[in-house]
Amino acid sequence: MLTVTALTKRYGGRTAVDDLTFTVEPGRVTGFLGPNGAGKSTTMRLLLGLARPTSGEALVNGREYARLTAPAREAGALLDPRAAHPGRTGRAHLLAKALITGVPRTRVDEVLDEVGLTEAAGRRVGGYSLGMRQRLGVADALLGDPGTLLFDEPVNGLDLDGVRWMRDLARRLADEGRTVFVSSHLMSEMELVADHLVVVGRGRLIADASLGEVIAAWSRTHVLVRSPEAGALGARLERLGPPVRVEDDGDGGLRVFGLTAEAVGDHAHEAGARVHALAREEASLEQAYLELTDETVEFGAHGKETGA
Ligand SMILES: Nc1ncnc2c1ncn2[C@@H]1O[C@H](COP(=O)(O)OP(=O)(O)OP(=O)(O)O)[C@@H](O)[C@H]1O
Repeated sequence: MLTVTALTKRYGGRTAVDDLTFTVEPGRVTGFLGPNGAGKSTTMRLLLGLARPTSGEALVNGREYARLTAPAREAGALLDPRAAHPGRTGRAHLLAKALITGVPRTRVDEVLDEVGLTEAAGRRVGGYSLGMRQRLGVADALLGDPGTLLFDEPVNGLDLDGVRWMRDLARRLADEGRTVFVSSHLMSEMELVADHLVVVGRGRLIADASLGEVIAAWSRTHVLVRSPEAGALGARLERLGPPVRVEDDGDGGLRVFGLTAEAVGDHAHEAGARVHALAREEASLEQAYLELTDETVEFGAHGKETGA
């Protein structure tokens, strides 16, 4: 279990994490979603005692990571796939970690097998592909058989098989009753793996809810209707109130949220509005997420353009 309370981290004048509060519960996969630079890695580093909070708390099982008596048995993490020394073999890396953390050597072969690296274990990490390094990072995280796992962007650079493997692993670990906290900047990825979502932008909390709740709240699926009497129709639909919502599409059409196409057609009929087009338009959750986090994106392709 992870508990983050009023957590803030500043680097000079830059606020990487801004008054974050949430908990990560056992028995489910919690996705930590936010655009690049939103503060996900920093939050994970604070939870693991790799950085100190400016204020607030980041606790593992109710205690600071550094104060845990057997930290490797309580929390394991995959933060940076390049963390293992390139000159060491995969097995040597894990044996050294086992020695330092007091984990029995027999665990090394178990976790190598679990991540599918048994055959490559005798090769130097420098010759590993990114996918193999990710697997080694996962083996490292699992070494102490911890109840809590933190994976920072675990599918970055993985091929399709690797992505699927990582999803299945996260699911299995959660089904075993562990706390699984997985970060990603991709809503599409989180949709496939997470039960619960903690969404951040510019270090601040945007949402902390089940995947279903986030989908319901963010859904941009709507009915598009075109009518020469759009004004009268729009006014009638707006009077219905929430959850019905009406937007002008800027092109003479109305986007109607919260009604079926049939219902919009019936309202048009009753309003005496001629209908020239009526269609249900599906919009992806990824699109909603990008729009929602648009103002909070620090870098990247989705920032608002300036100038002509
Ligand atoms: N050690 C540091 N010194 C200075 N600034 C930092 C440091 N670590 C992170 N930051 C800044 O804090 C902000 C949040 O970064 P962080 O890496 O936590 O975001 P993120 O959501 O994990 O994004 P990414 O996926 O790109 O790593 C960024 O503006 C980053 O530049």
